[in-house]
Amino acid sequence: MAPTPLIAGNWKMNGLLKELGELQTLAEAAGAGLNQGRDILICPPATMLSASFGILGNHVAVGGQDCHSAESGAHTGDISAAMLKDVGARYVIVGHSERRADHGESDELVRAKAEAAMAAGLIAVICIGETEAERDADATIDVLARQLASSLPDDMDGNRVVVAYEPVWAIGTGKTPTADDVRHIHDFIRRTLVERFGDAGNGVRILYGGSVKPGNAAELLAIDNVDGALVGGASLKASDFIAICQASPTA
Ligand SMILES: O=C(CO)COP(=O)(O)O
Repeated sequence: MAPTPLIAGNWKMNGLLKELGELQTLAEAAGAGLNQGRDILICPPATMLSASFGILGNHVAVGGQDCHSAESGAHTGDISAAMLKDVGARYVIVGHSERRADHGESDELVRAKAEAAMAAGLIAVICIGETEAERDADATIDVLARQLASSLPDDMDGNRVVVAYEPVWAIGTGKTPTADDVRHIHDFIRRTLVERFGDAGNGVRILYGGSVKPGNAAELLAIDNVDGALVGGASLKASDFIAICQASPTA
C-alpha cells in the first residue's frame, strides 16, 4: 500500500508574526477536509513555531527547518530536536541543500541530525539532491547514492524518516526536471531504500521538491514513488499551498 502523501511547506527565512493569517487560512481549509487522506506540514522559521502550532493545532503538523545533533549544551544560536518537540513540532527538515551550502553541512552531520531528531521523537525529513554542475556531469545518480548511503541513519523506521529529493538547480528557479527524470530518480531512491532497509524502505515517503507550484503539482504528484512535495516559495501564500495540497492524491 502506498504511504499517505505528505505535502510540506518550508518557509525558509521568511515570515513575521503578521503573516500568521496565512496559517489561519490553511488551518480552516484543513479543518474543512483538506487534510483527509493526506498529511500537511508547515515548517516556519523557529521564531514562529510556537504561534504556528497554536493556530494549526491537530489539522496541520508543524516542523523545524533544522536541528543540532546534540541534545543540549554550549551551541549558541542552535536549536535541539527536543526543543522543537517541546513547542509542538512533529517533524524537522535536515540536510537541506541551503544548509549544506551555507553552513558546510556534510552527509555525516546530516545523519547525526536525523538520528537526534528520531531520538527526540520527531520525524526527520532528510534532503538530498544534485547541483547543476553535478547534473551536467551526469553524476546525479552517483551523488544521490552517496547522500543516501551517508545521510540516512542505519536504524530505520519507515514512519520516522522522510526522504526529500530536491535537485538544487530546481530550487527557486522555476525549473523542474521532466516527469520521466523524476520517475527514474524516485524509482532509484525507492530501490536503494529497499535494498538497504528491506520492507521498511517501502514505507518511507519520498517527496519531490524544487519549484513545485499550483500549475505543476498535479503532474509531479501523480508520478510513481512521489509520495508528496516539499514546497518553498509557493508555501508562503495559503491559496497557492492549498491548491498544491488539493492537487495531491489521497491515501
Ligand atoms: O527548497 C525547497 C523546499 O525545501 C524548494 O523551494 P522552491 O519551492 O521555492 O523552489
